[in-house]
Amino acid sequence: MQTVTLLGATGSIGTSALDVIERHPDRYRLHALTAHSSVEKLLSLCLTHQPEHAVLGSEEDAAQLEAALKDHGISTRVSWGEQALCEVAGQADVVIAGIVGAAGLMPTLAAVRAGRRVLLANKEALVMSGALFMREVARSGAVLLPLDSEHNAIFQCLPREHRGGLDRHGITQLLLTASGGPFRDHDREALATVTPDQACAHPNWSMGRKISVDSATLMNKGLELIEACWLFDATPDQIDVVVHPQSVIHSMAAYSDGSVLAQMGNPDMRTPIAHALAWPERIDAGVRPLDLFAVARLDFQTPDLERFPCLRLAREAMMAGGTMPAVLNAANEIAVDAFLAGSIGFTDIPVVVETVMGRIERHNADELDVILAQDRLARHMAQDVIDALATTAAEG
Ligand SMILES: NC(=O)C1=CN([C@@H]2O[C@H](COP(=O)(O)OP(=O)(O)OC[C@H]3O[C@@H](n4cnc5c(N)ncnc54)[C@H](OP(=O)(O)O)[C@@H]3O)[C@@H](O)[C@H]2O)C=CC1
Ligand SMILES: CC(=O)[C@@H](O)[C@H](O)COP(=O)(O)O
Ligand SMILES: [Mn+2]
Repeated sequence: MQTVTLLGATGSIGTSALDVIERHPDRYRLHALTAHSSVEKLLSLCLTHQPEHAVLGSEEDAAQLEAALKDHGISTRVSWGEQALCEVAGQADVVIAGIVGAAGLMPTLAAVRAGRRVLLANKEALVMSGALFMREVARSGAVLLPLDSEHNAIFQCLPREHRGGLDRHGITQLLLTASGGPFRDHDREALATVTPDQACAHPNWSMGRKISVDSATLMNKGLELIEACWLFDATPDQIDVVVHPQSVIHSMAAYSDGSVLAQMGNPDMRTPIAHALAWPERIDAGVRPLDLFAVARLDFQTPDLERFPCLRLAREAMMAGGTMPAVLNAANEIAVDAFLAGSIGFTDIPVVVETVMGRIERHNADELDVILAQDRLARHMAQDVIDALATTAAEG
């Protein structure tokens, strides 16, 4: 029996993870469930799963949850804040990192530092702190398994021992598939007027709003390119992005003998979650088998970096190295929030990110304090750019 801390239990990853965990009560017991402010949702999950701990973002919300649990006679202990997240992340055998954005960095790192089996969905944590994060994995002996569908697919296509550079294992290229998002065929003019709800209507996956917008701008693929570099010891030029609208091939690895290995399946996050939970064993994920006759065809296209500059910006950030990926990520988080709030347009997102990247110097990213300081600076600068865009729009 393994204990599991589920960070971000109320989100899309959290929901899929609970679905898989519920299917295997003989293998997994929930140690902790966490959320930010979804008190009612977390209450309902605690009533069903009765974890030992529940964590929320604020003292008030934690007090509300504690009182409600007491009324129901449930003994789950409730705490709040980043320190509490780090504590529950350090305590379980398995930690599912399903918090969205930079807020996931410290708890995910806490799990890594405690040497846990860490199932990583929170790509922003790795993008921000890649070198430091991977150093901590090596030092602590944590078992880091990718949940992101593309990285989980690549992991499945690689030899079990794959560290030390792709060349050493006869791997010539990693092929990261991208759906192209809901606006794959939109021209520039149409992109300028799309709404947040349209951006969040992903053609193949049901996900949280932030990652859905990232998929629509192709920033998700940019973050994934950076994520793949760290996970698989790859350089940016060893990774190609292939637009594959059906999202049935989840990514591929090309070998020096001409073989290309692909992992395929229906687009359902329960597959990578079940894979990483049980690895190297296999367990039921509740996912229906892939019907190739229903899929009928597989298409492949080159990404258009003119209409979707975020992918170019992410590649540039990774090539620059140091704190630049953290700056890219922070500016993007602020820009996506502003787009979702209706303060800027969809095509302003890459403008904000590129402007901030152009204004901030690159630093070495060996220390957490430096990374966090650059993250804060990038967020302030991004807000300034957004305010300036709003002023220009109001004047014009
Ligand atoms: N959804 C998917 O299919 C995939 C997601 N990912 C990655 O997984 C991560 C989660 O994505 P997704 O599940 O879609 O996101 P959601 O928005 O659906 O869920 C986010 C979760 O994080 C919690 N959360 C939000 N802000 C904070 C904070 N400041 N502190 C602590 N917890 C917080 C939320 O709690 P609350 O409900 O209270 O706000 C919620 O539980 C992202 O990094 C994403 O890129 C990767 C591949 C696929
Ligand atoms: C499910 C998952 O891993 C997402 O990151 C998904 O890949 C998004 O799809 P695109 O970014 O390819 O549109
Ligand atoms: Mn993905």
